[in-house]
Amino acid sequence: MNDTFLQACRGERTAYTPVWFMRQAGRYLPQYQKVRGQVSFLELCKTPELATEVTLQPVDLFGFDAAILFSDILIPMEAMRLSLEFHEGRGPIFADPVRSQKAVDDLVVPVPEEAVPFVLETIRLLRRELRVPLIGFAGAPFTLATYLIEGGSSKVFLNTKKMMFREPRLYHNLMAKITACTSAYLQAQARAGAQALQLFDSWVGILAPCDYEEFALPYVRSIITDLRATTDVPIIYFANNGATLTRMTTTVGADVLGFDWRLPIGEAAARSGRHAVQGNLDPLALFLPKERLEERIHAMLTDARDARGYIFNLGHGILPETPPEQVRIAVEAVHRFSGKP
Ligand SMILES: Cc1c2[nH]c(c1CCC(=O)O)Cc1[nH]c(c(CCC(=O)O)c1C)Cc1[nH]c(c(CCC(=O)O)c1C)Cc1[nH]c(c(C)c1CCC(=O)O)C2
Repeated sequence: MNDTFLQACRGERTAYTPVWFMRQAGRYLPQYQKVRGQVSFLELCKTPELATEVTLQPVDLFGFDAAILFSDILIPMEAMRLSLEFHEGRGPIFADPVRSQKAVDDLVVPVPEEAVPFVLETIRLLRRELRVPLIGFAGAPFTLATYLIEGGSSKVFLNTKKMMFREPRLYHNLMAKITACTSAYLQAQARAGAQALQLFDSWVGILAPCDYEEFALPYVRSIITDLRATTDVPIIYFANNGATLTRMTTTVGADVLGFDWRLPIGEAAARSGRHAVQGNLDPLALFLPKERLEERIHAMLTDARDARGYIFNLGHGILPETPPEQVRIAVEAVHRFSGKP
């Protein structure tokens, strides 16, 4: 068992720098496309044998130091009795956006073992196969709320901010329900065998710091507090585009803070104090010529040398257009430059 990744999460010294990539399983891999050609994305998420297969693909191909469960942050939202569809090229769609108290009242806080048994079964199958740690995950409440309120992806988040500012009680009622669901969901993943848990807060970067503090942060903290009472697996909090929020993200109670590429990793580490840090290569930097990509990775490893613990990652999910060969070059460079035997 290679647990370098878990050591880094805990801020322990590691023999070399562990690396995994957000969205490491996915469309940039022909092997994924082949499986995905047979089933829809949601069917793939709900079939443990297939979800296991695509989770393992990037680990086997590139030697990543951690695996991340193949699923989606919106799976537990569908389990709250919302209709969810994924449309080619348009991403996720909730046909009935949640914008009224009636709609919030209709949301069910599911029991994970009953509502999403396939996720827990995938975790159990993966633990039998893997020689590196398995990361479970969930969306953080604000990010999930944007999908429910907007009915899908968004650019300006008009409906979300309108609800926050004009109907704060409705907004907070919705957030409380999403938080209860997410808390139970992550605890169930840990019970099933997930060895670390990442909260993806993909859209908090659109919030003013004062609004983050009032409308997002308390719910993240509450989930982490619940987790601390029931499990000791390391917790990673990724606040995408969150450089302006670090004064607050350092208080949510996570072990590891994930960073996008807008802040140099050394500065991120300095701001993160006792936390380990994870990140933060621009996913598009994977398009650099080999030599320049290697230089960039070398510079990041040097910049992060004073971090309490460092996990190399991208600053956001890998793009479907990425050549797999470039991923191989990057992982190999992280390992070689950081002294993997
Ligand atoms: C916001 C968000 C979502 N999903 C997720 C986030 C948070 C991280 C982030 O900010 O990127 C998280 C996620 N989604 C997926 C994973 C799997 C694990 C991994 O390899 O990282 C994880 C951790 C698979 C996926 N989730 C999705 C795919 C593509 C589905 C396909 O095969 O067509 C995959 C592999 C679909 C998805 N899911 C979501 C969107 C907006 C889309 C469509 C956009 C797109 O098509 O790339 C919501």
